[in-house]
Amino acid sequence: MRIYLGSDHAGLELKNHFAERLSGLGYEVTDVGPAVYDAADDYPPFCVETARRVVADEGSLGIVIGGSGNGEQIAANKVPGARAALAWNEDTARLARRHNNALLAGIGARMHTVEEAERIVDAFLTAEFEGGRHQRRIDLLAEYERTGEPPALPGK
Ligand SMILES: O=C(CO)[C@H](O)[C@H](O)COP(=O)(O)O
Repeated sequence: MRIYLGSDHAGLELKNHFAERLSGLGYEVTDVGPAVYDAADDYPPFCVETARRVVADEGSLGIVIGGSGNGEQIAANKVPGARAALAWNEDTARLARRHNNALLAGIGARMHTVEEAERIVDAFLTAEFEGGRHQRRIDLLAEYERTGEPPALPGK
């Protein structure tokens, strides 16, 4: 499986850790950057580019890493077609794939030990989308993104 990784300065070290670890596990890893630490490296360029690569490469997944993972996930979600979820424990990581068919996980490097982050990322990468009613919900959002027409409220 192809994995794209991106971060800001706060996520750089953990991103580099995952580049090595996931390659070692047999994933085909593309590191979108940054390459070296610079406190001026903000998350939008790296996370948007990571999400663009994932959307353009069907079947791939992405991990965007910052201090909290919040801004990184928000940035990734600005890319049309991207679905990024903040994965803050193993359950939310797994559900991001099973229920949301998330293409990217946002991870907070300042929120976890390296071992915790590994378990979260492993849960994300190994879970599978369940389809069914979850696909219907994803389709509603995709249609909103495509047309600008908000999904109709159920007439109750
Ligand atoms: O998590 C983040 C965005 O959601 C950033 O990594 C965080 O805001 C960076 O903070 P600082 O500039 O103080 O290192």
